[in-house]
Amino acid sequence: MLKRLVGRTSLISKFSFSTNESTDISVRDSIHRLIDRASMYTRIPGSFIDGLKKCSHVLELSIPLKKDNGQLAVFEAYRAHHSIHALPLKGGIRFAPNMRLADIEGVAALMTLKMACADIPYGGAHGGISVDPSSLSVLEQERLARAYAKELIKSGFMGPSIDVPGPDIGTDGRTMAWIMDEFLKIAPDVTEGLAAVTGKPEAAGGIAGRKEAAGLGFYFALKNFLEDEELVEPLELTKELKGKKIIIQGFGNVGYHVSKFLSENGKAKIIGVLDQNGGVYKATGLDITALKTYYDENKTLKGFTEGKHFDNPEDVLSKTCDIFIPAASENTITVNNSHLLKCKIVAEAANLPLSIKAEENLIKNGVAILPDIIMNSGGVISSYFEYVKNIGHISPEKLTKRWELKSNEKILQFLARILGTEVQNSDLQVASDLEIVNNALEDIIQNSVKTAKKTSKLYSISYKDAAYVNALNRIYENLRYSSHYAA
Ligand SMILES: NC(=O)C1=CN([C@@H]2O[C@H](COP(=O)(O)OP(=O)(O)OC[C@H]3O[C@@H](n4cnc5c(N)ncnc54)[C@H](OP(=O)(O)O)[C@@H]3O)[C@@H](O)[C@H]2O)C=CC1
Ligand SMILES: O=C(O)CCC(=O)C(=O)O
Repeated sequence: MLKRLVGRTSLISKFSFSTNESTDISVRDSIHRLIDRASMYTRIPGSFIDGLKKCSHVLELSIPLKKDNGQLAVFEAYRAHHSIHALPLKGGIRFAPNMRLADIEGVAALMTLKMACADIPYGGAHGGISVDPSSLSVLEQERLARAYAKELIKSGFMGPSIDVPGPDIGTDGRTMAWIMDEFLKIAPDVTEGLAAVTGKPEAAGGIAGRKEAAGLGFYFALKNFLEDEELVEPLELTKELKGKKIIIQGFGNVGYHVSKFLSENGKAKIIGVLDQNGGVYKATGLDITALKTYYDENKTLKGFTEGKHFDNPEDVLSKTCDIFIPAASENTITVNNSHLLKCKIVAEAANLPLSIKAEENLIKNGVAILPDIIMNSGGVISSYFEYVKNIGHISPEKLTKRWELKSNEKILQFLARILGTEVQNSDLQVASDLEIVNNALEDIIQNSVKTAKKTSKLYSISYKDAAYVNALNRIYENLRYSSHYAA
């Protein structure tokens, strides 16, 4: 059921901001502040910057759902298309209570910036259903996801060349598979139908590594940032991840995979993990695999005996660590709790987890901030690879495997002839889909960090402002030649 469809063409922003932080900060307001701050280091015309603060289209829906007990429930749902400078649009679908349009529009804008920063040629979108998924049965969740997808498709808000959603808070590969199936039912003649959604399980056309990509990308980004002497020396930190004491807020898809890669690959110590109802702490480092098994079974951190549990999350939030990683949701760190953090770096795994005032306070206290639009970009980068795979109907490995094997065999035979040795078939290896995807992910992230460091040094600005400057410049370069925005 369509409630409201807003087409916005005006490039004039009526936006202004106050200096005091309200208790009701919207993500849209925060992103406007961040765009304004960064735009001072660009030559982009003000009218263009104002235009970038607007979403091009916003869809508001009321979706009726017949519950398993036969009763009717109605849910508010949304999809915001931020910038159509590059199509398709891309961004998460969320199932979370109390969704607000101002936040959704803000995250859609953030997605535009995130993809520009990673040089992914898409515009940003975001949306979802205002619902606590744990209050629904699996069948109810499926019916709701399908009904939402149907409305998006009917309204021209979804499709491989329009808007390609992916997973976010409260949704996962299964949700994405339902949504794709709904698309294929409604539009069976669209050849690229599999590319209507990303984040699907591999069996439903997804790509290897998507589920863990935000975590792996975060690990690559953190490793690369820590190599910067100008970051670590003033903080009296070493460059290695090994042994770094880390506290993580949120233990969902992103929080878990960040913890896993930092502890397994980086040998960092995850000393604290918190959710909404408390936290666990162990000074020598938590066993993340054991914690994940416990959390999946019990849906709570409480009762995990290999660490001390605190009923108040702030008791863990306020422990001393090297790096604090918010990986839960927007605005989880505000002026109300930022003073509790005792860390040297805040590395943002969630989207916009810091309110503007909280960020300012932390910076004043000498804390370095590593920006979400780089740190968590691994998820959407991997979605981009999945999209490309689906459009081409072939995985990267399948196309080149035989050719690579043969050329490697020839090189080995040549070397063996020179060295007078035998070629063993076991010496021959070619890259798997997972290796291709993960290496490409590392390359893109490495480049985002490198360019952020360069811009940060050039203007003596924070990494966050630098990442925004790079993103804004890329969007401007792209958009200035478009007929909509020619300046
Ligand atoms: N999924 C993806 O591919 C990507 C997600 N992101 C962003 O990362 C963040 C996390 O997303 P994701 O992991 O997918 O979401 P999930 O729904 O998988 O997990 C969110 C987790 O955060 C917990 N949580 C919620 N609020 C708080 C709080 N105030 N304090 C502590 N913990 C809390 C939740 O606990 P509970 O279940 O008890 O509420 C849950 O464990 C979001 O900002 C999202 O937009 C960014 C890039 C990619
Ligand atoms: O893969 C996608 O399209 C969504 C990723 C996402 O939710 C995010 O980057 O915040």
